[in-house]
Order: sequence, then C-alpha cells, then structure tokens
Amino acid sequence: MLSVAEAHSVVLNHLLVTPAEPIPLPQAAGRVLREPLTADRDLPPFNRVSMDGIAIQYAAFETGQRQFRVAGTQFAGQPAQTLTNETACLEVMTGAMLPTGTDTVIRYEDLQITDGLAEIRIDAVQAGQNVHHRATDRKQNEELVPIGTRLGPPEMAVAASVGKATILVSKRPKIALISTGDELVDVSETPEPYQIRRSNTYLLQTVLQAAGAETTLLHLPDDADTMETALKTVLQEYDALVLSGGVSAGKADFVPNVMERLGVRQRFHQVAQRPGKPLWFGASDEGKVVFGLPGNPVSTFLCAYRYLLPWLKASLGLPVLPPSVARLARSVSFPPQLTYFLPVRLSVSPDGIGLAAPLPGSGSADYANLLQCDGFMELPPERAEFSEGEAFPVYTFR
Ligand SMILES: Nc1nc2c(c(=O)[nH]1)N[C@H]1C(S)=C(S)[C@@H](COP(=O)(O)OP(=O)(O)OC[C@H]3O[C@@H](n4cnc5c(N)ncnc54)[C@H](O)[C@@H]3O)O[C@H]1N2
Ligand code: MOO
Ligand SMILES: [Mg+2]
Repeated sequence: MLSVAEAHSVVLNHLLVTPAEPIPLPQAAGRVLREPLTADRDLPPFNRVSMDGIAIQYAAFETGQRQFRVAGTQFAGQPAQTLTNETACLEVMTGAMLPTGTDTVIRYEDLQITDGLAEIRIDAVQAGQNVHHRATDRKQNEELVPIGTRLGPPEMAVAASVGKATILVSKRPKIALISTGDELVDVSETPEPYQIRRSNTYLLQTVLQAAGAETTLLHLPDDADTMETALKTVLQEYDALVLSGGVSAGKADFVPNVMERLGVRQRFHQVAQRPGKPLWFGASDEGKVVFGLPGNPVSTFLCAYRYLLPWLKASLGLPVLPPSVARLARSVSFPPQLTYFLPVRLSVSPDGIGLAAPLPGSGSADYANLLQCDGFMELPPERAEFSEGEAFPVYTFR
C-alpha cells in the first residue's frame, strides 16, 4: 500500500495540460495568468501631485519667501501647465501632473489663501514633498506580475493599469463530479428511511470551483453496466472525473472495475491513511485523470484537500504551497500504522503559537463534525502517541 507522500507524488505526476485562452479582463478575476504583465509606461507615468494644495519652486521658499501669488489651477486630467513666474504658485489637485517649473507641493491645510495670495504657515517644508515622482514605483518594461500568478485584487488592478483589455489565462479544466450509490437521492427529494441525500458532490464543487475548475454534478447508480455506458461519454466530454463512493470492498463497489474496462489505468488503489484508505486514482493514455474518492464524506473531503486540490493547482500552473504547522493542544493516541488526518480546530496561543485542538468526531461518516473544524492535522504512521505541544502540518480549509 502506498504512503501518503507516495500517493501525492503519483497524483502530481499526472497533471492536466491546460491550454491558454485570451479572455476579457472583467471576467479574469481568480484566473491564472499565462503571459507576464509588464509596465507599458513608468509607474507613475509622470510626476504626480499627491496632495491638494499649491505647487511652488522650492528655491523661492528657501530664500524665505512665504507668500505666493496664485497664477492658475492645475487639475487632474490636464496636460502640465508651466509656472512662468518662479515667485508665484499654481493651485494643484491630487492626481494632476506637477506643473513645469515647480518641484514642491504644500497642502491646503498648511496654507491660508486670501485674495489670490497663498501664505505658507509652516516652516518644515522639504524640497519635492507631496510629489509622487515619475518611475519611482516601477520602470517602463519592468515585469510586474509573472506567469502562473492567480489574478487577485492587486493583479487585476495592475492588469487594468497596463491596458490588458484582453488577457491570456489558463483555460478552466472541465471536471465532472460524480456521486455513486443507490442509497443517495437528490437534495430536493425526501429520503425514504433507507436513503440519504447526496452531499459529497456539493462539497467537492465548493473546493474545486474556488480553485478555478469548471464543474458539473452528475449521479450514477450502483450498476456496473449503467456506469460504464454513462462514464464512456463523460470521459470524452471532461478533462477529469472525480467520483465519490464505490471504491471499497463491497459487492456494489464497481468504480475500479468499470474504470479498467473504460481504459483508465489504475495508478494506485489504497493509501496507508485514515480517513480515505480506499482512495483510487487512475489515468487514461489520452491524459484523462480519474479520482475515485472513498464515499464517506470526511474521507471525500480529506482526499479532496490532500490530493485533488494540489493536483488542480499544479495543473493550472499555480505553486503548491506547503501546509502550515501547528502544535497539538492535547495529546492524541492513534495506534494503527496509518497516517492519521486528525480533524482539528485552530487557535492562536497568547504568545502567538498556532494551536490545534483535536476534534476527532465519530469517524469518517461524521460530516457534521467538520462544521466545528478548521482543517486536518497530518500525524505520521510510524508512531502511536502524539504529545501535547508537538508540531505537525495542518491542511486548513477555512
Ligand atoms: N470490508 C471493508 N469495508 C470497508 C472498508 C474496507 O477497507 N474494508 N473501507 C471503509 C472505508 S475506510 C470507507 S471510507 C468506505 C468507502 O466506501 P466506498 O468508497 O465504497 O463508498 P460507498 O460504499 O459507496 O459509501 C460509503 C458511505 O459513504 C456514503 N456516501 C457515498 N457517497 C455519498 C454522497 N455523495 N453523499 C453523502 N454520502 C455518501 C454512503 O452512503 C456510505 O454510507 O468503505 C468502508 N468499508
Ligand atoms: O476512509 Mo474511511 O475513511 O476511514 O471510513
Ligand atoms: Mg462501498
């Protein structure tokens, strides 16, 4: 049986190839950049007034002059005016070009303007103050955002400011999320006593959509022939399939067999972990990838976070960051020789240390327990006892 690290590395060896596509900028939030963003001009592109007030020549102030005749007003959105008389000033507005012949701006708060005469009422004035000088942020042609960055708020602002009306991003992978099981009914139905509503695909959709996939929810019964027929088409239409349920040892667990029949070769089945031991993973020669997640909801969730999400991120060209680390708030015992993903609630101690309080719940079907949790702490398989205060990685989902 594979270890968690081995399974993780097999999964990351089967990334999707995601083509790039140009899309309109307003639709690009959250997408992954496939071209670098470079400064088309200096940033800022001109000496920009950064306070409303007057612009003067500092040399005049330095000689002791405190009263300046207002020769005009420079608004934002106008070409630079010129101060011809160096002992006068121009009123200037934030965002305007600094007028030619001036170098320093005094705020209205530090002035008294009466009858067109501005009097400076402070002595502490520095040459060049309140001016955001051209190219102090970035130079023209400098790379601002590298390929492979997710377009968050600052990246979107930068993309707009450098004129990317159309922007090249990774195409969103099309992923089918498929629940399996005769006991499962739709969310809109009233279950019989022997039925439950299906919930796993909603959980998976939430994880994958946030990470940038285009998802569709499907459902299949526990019937091998029906599954085979339906999945044949699904495999053609989607880049990847994520199934939940039907991968364990039961007489109605058909997923591994059906996948083999469809030419999706098993890369591993079972991982030395709890929850999620029956995890199945396969790929076809055409590059279609299939995750067969164990049906118990906590297993589905853990496997989605530990394997599926890094795989999706890496497929999109995003960095896969290491998990955070926290200290156990209480001792834990787990004798089986399996990696134990312990549900935890996170907090910060008074001295700033991340603490993880164990909330094991009643097992991998107890999805209600997840409502109180922030993530899973990964406890290694070779030990049975884990002491309070010991630090381990945590995969957080909040
Ligand atoms: N003899 C053995 N039995 C089991 C083993 C084992 O190693 N030997 N492994 C156990 C473990 S661990 C898990 S996890 C489950 C995995 O089972 P399957 O992947 O085959 O999933 P199912 O049998 O279809 O369902 C299990 C459980 O999960 C519920 N389920 C399934 N899909 C959904 C859904 N979309 N939404 C909500 N709940 C779902 C289903 O009703 C079952 O209760 O096998 C153990 N057995
Ligand atoms: O993966 Mo199963 O998770 O232990 O019930
Ligand atoms: Mg089963």
